[in-house]
Amino acid sequence: MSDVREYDVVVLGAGPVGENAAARSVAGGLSALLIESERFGGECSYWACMPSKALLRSGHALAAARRVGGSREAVTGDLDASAVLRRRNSFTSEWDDSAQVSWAQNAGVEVLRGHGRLTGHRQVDVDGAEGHVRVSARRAVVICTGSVPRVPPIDGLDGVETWGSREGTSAQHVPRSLLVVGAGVVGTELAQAWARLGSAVTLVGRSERPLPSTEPVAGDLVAEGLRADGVDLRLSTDVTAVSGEDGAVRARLSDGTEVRGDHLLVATGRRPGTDDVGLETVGLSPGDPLQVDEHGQVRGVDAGWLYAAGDSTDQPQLTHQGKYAARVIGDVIVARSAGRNIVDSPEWSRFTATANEHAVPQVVFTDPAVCAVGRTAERAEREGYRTAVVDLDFGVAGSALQADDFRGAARMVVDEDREVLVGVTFVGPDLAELLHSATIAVAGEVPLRRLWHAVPSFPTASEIWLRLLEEYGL
Ligand SMILES: Cc1cc2nc3c(=O)[nH]c(=O)nc-3n(C[C@H](O)[C@H](O)[C@H](O)COP(=O)(O)OP(=O)(O)OC[C@H]3O[C@@H](n4cnc5c(N)ncnc54)[C@H](O)[C@@H]3O)c2cc1C
Ligand SMILES: NC(=O)c1ccc[n+]([C@@H]2O[C@H](COP(=O)([O-])OP(=O)(O)OC[C@H]3O[C@@H](n4cnc5c(N)ncnc54)[C@H](O)[C@@H]3O)[C@@H](O)[C@H]2O)c1
Repeated sequence: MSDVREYDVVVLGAGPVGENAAARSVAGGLSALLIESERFGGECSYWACMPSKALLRSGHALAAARRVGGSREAVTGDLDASAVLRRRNSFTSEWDDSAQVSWAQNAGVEVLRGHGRLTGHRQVDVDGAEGHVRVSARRAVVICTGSVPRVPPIDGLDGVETWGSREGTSAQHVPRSLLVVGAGVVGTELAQAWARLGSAVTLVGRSERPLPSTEPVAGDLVAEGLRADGVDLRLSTDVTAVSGEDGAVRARLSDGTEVRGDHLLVATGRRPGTDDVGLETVGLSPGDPLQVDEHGQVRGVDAGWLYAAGDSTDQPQLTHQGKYAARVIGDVIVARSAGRNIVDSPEWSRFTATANEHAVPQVVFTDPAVCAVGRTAERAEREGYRTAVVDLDFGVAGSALQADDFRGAARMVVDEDREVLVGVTFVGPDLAELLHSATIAVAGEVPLRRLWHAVPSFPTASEIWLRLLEEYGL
């Protein structure tokens, strides 16, 4: 058909993950089309990572100054909320994606605005700015359509206006009070951000402590940090019903109490954005996460042409891990186009996303920050590793200099059979940049006896490495 546009690679969704899949394919000499239905840059740039971190950063900087004698005395005021919101707005480029479009074009990627749907093997239809466009992929289609908030089945939720993470990251005023449901990553980060900006925040979590998928000490210290900021933390309880009341929202909890807020922020997880991308035309079920193999190929379709990465898949919902998987996919498509067989590529080859299994790092940007990579002790044990767990309070010369009364914790999980690390967690203020040392140790499977020779500089927070290894017995 003459009006079908042909490219080597067609990518659906121009979030951080889709951008990487397209750019990596082009860098390998292929042509690529990147299709986006909303904003180039995706959720991360406008309603997730960037604005949430911008909302948190000023409060953390102020808290850091207050933790150090000498600078503490110089801090006489509170956060300037409107300046924080203005700074946040600049980090989202005022929700204008033109710079992101230019970036893609400068990288040699063709762009198309519209909603894309698979219509069969290597075929995509796009409805958008240019009307109805039919596209065909010579080599591969890559689905990077991200995720959407999960709406919990709470009585009355349909009848009240709610905030999701979009409203929670882009609001242009500080709500007088905010009720947050869900004490996972979004819930804890945004509860603290808005509390530090002056809102009276109530956070409801069904688990015993916030951040239930992290090491228990992390949840305990974050709970302490949130309470110190005035957050009313309601744990081990569920919201059973909500109703509107004078422009605010009232919620009934399963422990029999009631809470209210001017706004209700629902932060109970995200599900893959695969409802309307034509999965049924290739024999897959709409709405399900795309199951991918280690090369990023979608399972359940003929091998070799359909790939997926990022939040739309069964892989970690993190920008950096999605981008990593997308780079692997780009390399796989390029190699296959050149006739290379990548199927037998071993773990840790450039054609396998092995880190998504063994070495996923994440910083939860609360104060204290939770910085973790790899497996928790509980997961390592569940998966059959013979483990040794080393726990320490975070007290070293470097951290004492960083903040008076520095409070934090460290845990390392050792695979005793190989004497390598399979998980590390650091909890404490301003520790985010320390995490990459642990990520290198876990991804590199560095033997502990060799790690011993990586001597931390004195006096830095990195000295915790020495203490952990000593405690292990080295
Ligand atoms: C509040 C919040 C804070 C977060 N903070 C962090 C953080 O600090 N660090 C971190 O690593 N992760 C963070 N995350 C997670 C991170 O945002 C996601 O993991 C990341 O955005 C996933 O990237 P993606 O490209 O897969 O999806 P997205 O960023 O969601 O992009 C998908 C894109 O696809 C488009 N699209 C969807 N369907 C179609 C279609 N049919 N046709 C064309 N286009 C389509 C969408 O419009 C969207 O632009 C946060 C998430 C939230 C909600
Ligand atoms: N800094 C970061 O890396 C960062 C920041 C924000 C989000 N993210 C990612 O985005 C994704 C989505 O984050 P999220 O916080 O929405 O999901 P999440 O899965 O981290 O947390 C959701 C929480 O809501 C709870 N929950 C579910 N239903 C509930 C209900 N009915 N009532 C009360 N609680 C309920 C769950 O127990 C869970 O603790 C995550 O994968 C997260 O890793 C990452």
